[in-house]
Amino acid sequence: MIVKVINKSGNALPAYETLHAAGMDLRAEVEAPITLKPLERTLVPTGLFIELPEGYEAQIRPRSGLAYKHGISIVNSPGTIDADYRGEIKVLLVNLSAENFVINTGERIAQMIVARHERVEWLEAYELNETSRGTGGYGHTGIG
Ligand SMILES: O=c1ccn([C@H]2C[C@H](O)[C@@H](COP(=O)(O)OP(=O)(O)OP(=O)(O)O)O2)c(=O)[nH]1
Ligand SMILES: [Mg+2]
Repeated sequence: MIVKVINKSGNALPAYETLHAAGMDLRAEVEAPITLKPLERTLVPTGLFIELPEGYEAQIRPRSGLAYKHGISIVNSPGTIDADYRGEIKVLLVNLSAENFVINTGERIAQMIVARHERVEWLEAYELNETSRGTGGYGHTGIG
């Protein structure tokens, strides 16, 4: 699919790093390096503005390498970019490690997955159909 994008960053457009990658890596667009202390969070600009078609969303997800090696994750993971959003895409990083983490401009800090989604109309009811699960949840099937 083709998606309109305005790139105000000094970086190349996000790209799929491998042939069948689901996500495109997003790069930080910051004037000066940001130091993220342990348990600190910060909103990292990307310099990107997009126009998704109706019925699509973009999800902003962590990169597993940064998560594993440096404890870097996303507070609101997966972040949601709505099709009608015209602002700058930003990434809400958090440092879950015990050490400072430095974010430099141009670094790949997260990945973006574009996905279709349904739009629901409610059918208000008094009862729902029966299932074997019923109201069971939160581990009611046990472990192992
Ligand atoms: O990681 C994110 C999450 C959101 N957004 C932008 C796009 C999204 O369409 C908008 C609103 O996001 P969301 O609905 O998650 O936030 P909210 O707290 O519900 O704000 P709003 O009341 O503006 O919807 O902010 C980002 O740039 N990055
Ligand atoms: Mg919202």
